[in-house]
Amino acid sequence: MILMDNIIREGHPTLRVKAEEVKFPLTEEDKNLAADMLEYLINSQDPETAEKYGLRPGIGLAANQVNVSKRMFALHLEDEKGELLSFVAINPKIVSHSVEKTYLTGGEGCLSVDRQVPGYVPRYARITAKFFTVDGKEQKMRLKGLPAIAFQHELDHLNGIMFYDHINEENPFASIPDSIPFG
Ligand SMILES: O=CN(O)C[C@@H](CC1CCCC1)C(=O)N1NCCC[C@H]1C(=O)Nc1ccccn1
Ligand code: NI
Repeated sequence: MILMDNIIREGHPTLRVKAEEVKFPLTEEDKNLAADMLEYLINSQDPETAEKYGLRPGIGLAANQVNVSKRMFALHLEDEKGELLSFVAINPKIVSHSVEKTYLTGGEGCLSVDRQVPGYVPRYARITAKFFTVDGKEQKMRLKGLPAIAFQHELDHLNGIMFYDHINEENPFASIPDSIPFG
């Protein structure tokens, strides 16, 4: 199982490397990694398990956060309708997006960042995402709200981008043009 010790922290070079496309069919190793990443999120959201293993709760996890520079990430969260979204995205892409932006009013955090970095992180409010599942099926998904924000946070990781790269340096809480706040 993935523990906090397996999650690399800012300063580790792998967080700034653009991850490589995953080849199909996935190796057993890649399949196990995908399952382990999703399992981390589920474990981290269970208070007992999180407490027992000292896990920081997460709704998303990218492979490069466990020092594997491959284009895959896991998401495990509920959307605003309370629908569970739980999957591993392989070779994910944003194929289109809204002009409107959104941002978490409380700012963002990251399991690879052991400090608070205040400020609004502009994200596209709505995206159309494409990715492959572990068994090679192509998925196309329209996302908005927290799922859209999380998808973009994870895709950034695969491109070596950290959430604070998007925060306005002069004024971290500057209003974001054409945006709808979330949360
Ligand atoms: O790359 C992946 N990571 O770094 C884990 C991050 C990913 C999320 C950050 C913003 C969007 C995706 C993560 O899940 N967190 N970051 C650290 C604090 C806890 C947790 C979190 O934000 N939880 C949350 C947020 C909103 C609603 C409910 N829960
Ligand atoms: Ni992160």
